[in-house]
Amino acid sequence: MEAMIQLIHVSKFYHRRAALSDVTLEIEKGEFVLLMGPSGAGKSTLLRMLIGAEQPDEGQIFVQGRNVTRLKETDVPYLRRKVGSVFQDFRLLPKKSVFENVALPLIVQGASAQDVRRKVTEALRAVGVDHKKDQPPSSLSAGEQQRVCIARAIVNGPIVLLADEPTGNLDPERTAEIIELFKLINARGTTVIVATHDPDVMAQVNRRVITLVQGVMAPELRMGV
Ligand SMILES: Nc1ncnc2c1ncn2[C@@H]1O[C@H](COP(=O)(O)OP(=O)(O)OP(=O)(O)O)[C@@H](O)[C@H]1O
Repeated sequence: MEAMIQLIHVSKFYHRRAALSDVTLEIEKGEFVLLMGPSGAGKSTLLRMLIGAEQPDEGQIFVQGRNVTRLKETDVPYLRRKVGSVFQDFRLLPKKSVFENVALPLIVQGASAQDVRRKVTEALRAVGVDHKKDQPPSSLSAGEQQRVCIARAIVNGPIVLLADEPTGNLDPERTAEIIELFKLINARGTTVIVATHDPDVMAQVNRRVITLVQGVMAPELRMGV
């Protein structure tokens, strides 16, 4: 099996307090992993390291075999193309249309207008909101806005998709739909890591669970795949 993500003895301190303490883990290509644990356990810190938004104080991080532990600022865009991310609070630009929001990562990279049109249309179709492409995000429901965020995260064809409490603002029905969407994206080959406190998400995903408690990894629970 090929390791997609490797953390080797990773620690991160804020004001001398460990947010992550000596975490060693490996996630294989194509896995769907849940990152669980109470508030403050270090889940977001771990995910932020995987997109180069934070750097560990100790240890090493590899994504698809490449050492990303201390990336230069100029190398961060490379990592962001490989690792898409979705957050609880959407982070959509209110003055841009749905289409423009999803197009942004491609435009930043200098993609051609034709490529932008094709890839954005494909991503919006994959998440089922292409019929809302000309509307502002505020006119969409919370579940639809999260779909737009997922489209933005997959528009570059990432090898890994990270989601930090992606269903925190959604009701149980919408939560189930978003989890189904992650499963579909995973079935197409993308490695998916979802941080959540929600036991309903755990029941629905029924895959490998990595639990953090106060920055320390608990012994792993493997559920039926
Ligand atoms: N930028 C920061 N500055 C100082 N302390 C921080 C910072 N980011 C995180 N922490 C601390 O690190 C610890 C882990 O936080 P983190 O956000 O990773 O936890 P979490 O498991 O994602 O929690 P939640 O589920 O509430 O989002 C917490 O004690 C938090 O207060």
